[in-house]
Amino acid sequence: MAGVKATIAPSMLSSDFANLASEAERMLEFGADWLHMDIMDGHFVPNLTIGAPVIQSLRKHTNAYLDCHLMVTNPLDYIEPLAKAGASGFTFHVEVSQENWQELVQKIKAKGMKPGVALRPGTPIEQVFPLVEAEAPVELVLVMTVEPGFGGQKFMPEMMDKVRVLREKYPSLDIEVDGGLGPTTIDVAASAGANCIVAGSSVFGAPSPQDVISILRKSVEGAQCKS
Ligand SMILES: O=C(CO)[C@H](O)[C@H](O)COP(=O)(O)O
Ligand SMILES: [Fe+2]
Repeated sequence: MAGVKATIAPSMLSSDFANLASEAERMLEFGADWLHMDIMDGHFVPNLTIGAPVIQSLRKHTNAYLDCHLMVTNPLDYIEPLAKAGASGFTFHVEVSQENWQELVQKIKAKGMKPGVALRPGTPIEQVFPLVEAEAPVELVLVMTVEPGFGGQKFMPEMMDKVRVLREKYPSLDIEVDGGLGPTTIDVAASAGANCIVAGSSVFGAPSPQDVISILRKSVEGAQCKS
């Protein structure tokens, strides 16, 4: 697995949204690489969170990589506003992009953002293969390890089969895991081959978030040394 960087991305869904800028600053001081921003439309998932205006507000306070996870039915509508707002990564769901993923990837790249694709726990991993193997490919695959919509859910270890398959096929791909990651679940994800780790409640709910970030990073780096 040499060549893929361990990337720790606290999910700001678990932060105090009323103090988003200071929460972001705190996470970066604690060693976070990216800030994971969960954008939900109340339609693709039964929850409503933030959109481009909040990304734009946060961008005024930080240069950090903003890793946007689009849990929305119409991701195309979000490309222009999010690019203008200062998003860094744009990860859409494969379940809503069967017809237009090529257009999505091309537009995301044209706007200078990193294109990624996410999949729900019930979606077979084979559905993302064409997107990774395309002439203009996605550069990250986000494997959901809970049902999208809410933080604080239980990690689904059976999703690690998807991560193993991806890592075997694509040694240099960024493979992100999202949902229920923390000190007790990281080792299984890291040894399966995940290198981008999203963690919300385990980081924000810890007495020492920096210790959790450091445990996550060490696990990923340790797994890479063994592979
Ligand atoms: O995409 C998400 C939910 O749909 C979140 O990123 C995810 O759940 C992170 O929160 P936690 O680490 O608490 O599970
Ligand atoms: Fe997410």
